[in-house]
Amino acid sequence: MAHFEEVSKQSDLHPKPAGLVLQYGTAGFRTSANKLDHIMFRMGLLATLRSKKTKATIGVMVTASHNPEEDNGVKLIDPMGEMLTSSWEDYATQLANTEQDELLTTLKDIIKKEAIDMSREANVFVGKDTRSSSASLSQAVLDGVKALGGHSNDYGLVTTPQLHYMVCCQNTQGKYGEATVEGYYRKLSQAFSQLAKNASNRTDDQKHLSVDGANGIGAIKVREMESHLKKHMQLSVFNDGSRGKLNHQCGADFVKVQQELPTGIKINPGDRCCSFDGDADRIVYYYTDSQGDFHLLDGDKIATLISTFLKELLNEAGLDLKIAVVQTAYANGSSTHYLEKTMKVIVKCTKTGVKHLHHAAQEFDIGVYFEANGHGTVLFSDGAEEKIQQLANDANINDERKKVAFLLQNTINIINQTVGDAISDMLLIEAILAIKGMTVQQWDAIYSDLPNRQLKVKVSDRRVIDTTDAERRAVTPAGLQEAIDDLVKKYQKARSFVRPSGTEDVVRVYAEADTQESADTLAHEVSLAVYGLAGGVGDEPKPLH
Ligand SMILES: CC(=O)N[C@H]1[C@@H](OP(=O)(O)O)O[C@H](CO)[C@@H](O)[C@@H]1O
Ligand SMILES: [Mg+2]
Repeated sequence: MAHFEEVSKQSDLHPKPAGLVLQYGTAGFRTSANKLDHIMFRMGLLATLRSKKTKATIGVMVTASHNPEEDNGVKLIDPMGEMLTSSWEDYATQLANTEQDELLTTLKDIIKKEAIDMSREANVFVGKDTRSSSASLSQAVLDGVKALGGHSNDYGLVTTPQLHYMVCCQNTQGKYGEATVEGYYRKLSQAFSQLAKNASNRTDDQKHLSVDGANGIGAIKVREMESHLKKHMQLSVFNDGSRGKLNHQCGADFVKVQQELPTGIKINPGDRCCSFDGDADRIVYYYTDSQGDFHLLDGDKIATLISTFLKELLNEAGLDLKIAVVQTAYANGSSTHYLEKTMKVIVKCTKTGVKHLHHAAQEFDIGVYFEANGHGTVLFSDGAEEKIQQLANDANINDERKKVAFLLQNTINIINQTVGDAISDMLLIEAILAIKGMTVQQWDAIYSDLPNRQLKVKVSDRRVIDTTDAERRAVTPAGLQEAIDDLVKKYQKARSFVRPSGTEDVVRVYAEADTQESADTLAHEVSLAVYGLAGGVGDEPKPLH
């Protein structure tokens, strides 16, 4: 077929460096930008096949999220705006690693295995972040789509969640919204304005929020959105990309891991601030107190705020819907304790990686899922949305319940249910704080985090560590879990676990305990155990103090 000749011809313009092996991991492909041209072309091919197979529009986002500017990456988006199904991740890896002269064979294998009707139309939405390499890499994706005869729509600079949103809108024939960036702003800002009406007389100070845009796409997009929010919100955007480097000493990942303010932000004690990551699918909040101490409100605090709000609304509405919070092993022990014991909501723990949380959240009427690092959203089942809709349309209910139904409807509309979304999460959090008349300090005081520490250990092959129980226990290498158990016993309220990272060539160590010093010491001791038992390379881990 003519398309295969074209693929062959075009792929020579996007050659694979011989021997290079990459894997479609937790967040797609991610590595130095200069190794990715062939990957992008081939993901254009794969997205076209996936589109033919699903008879729907597929998304391809060029970004490396919170990684340094020099890196890049690519993630595929499935028809309902969710991440690429795991069975196709293997195809992505196969296509990425097949040598130049075998490309057509691999492609034809996939077509055969999936029984893809090549005469079908294909449609692919493409987006990119602000990295300097993203322009040529997204062109390579477009070249791949074109080579296989697919149609594409290049959305240019968008946040990752905006592209997920637009894919979902397109495939639901506009039921989820209009598949444009403007449509996204309109839907979210209308819902925000409606919710903000329920907040009593807020001062300009209360409406003010400082945003660290990580010098990335989120800064551009939040500025674009500002005019839609009119008088309801007052934003100061820092790290907007006009000077600093992407993710360098700023952004959600930096703030979460370092537990300190990003550079480039000017704030007063008590000011409410938030940081996005490099593709604006994560958000964390924070403030400093009058002593200058830094206070972080991470994904766990966000999940608690949102689930408290929703639970109260459900109670007031008299709706019997099952609400659950989904976390990972990185969730602070205090948050889990508070959610289970005080709020009495179901808490589920999954493996790291948003797709795991997303799937677990789909099993409830309302599933609130957040990774501690601030990536998360809320999912409403079709049944839950219908019940809320019915209540809102019920002519026989009193004004109070009607108002609550209306609040729930607008809460659904403000949320990007396809994926974690910094902008959408920010608007929801701002609306909740406004409606509840809550300051950031009051939100922070719902429960106190246990002091914690995250470290990385370099080993020669991180796959020697195998885990179980949602990554909370190590099965191999022999003796490691026993060593961790013995160390944990020495401290109060302590917990620690280790797992191989899915995005970096390191083993991650997490520890929490009653004091920062204990958490730091425990993390260091566990790092030494990993280094000793799992083939550590380079210098032995040094104590933090
Ligand atoms: C501890 C941590 O924050 N891990 C992150 C990180 O995964 P690792 O497998 O730990 O490298 O990147 C993932 C993708 O962005 C994100 O989902 C996850 O939460
Ligand atoms: Mg991200």
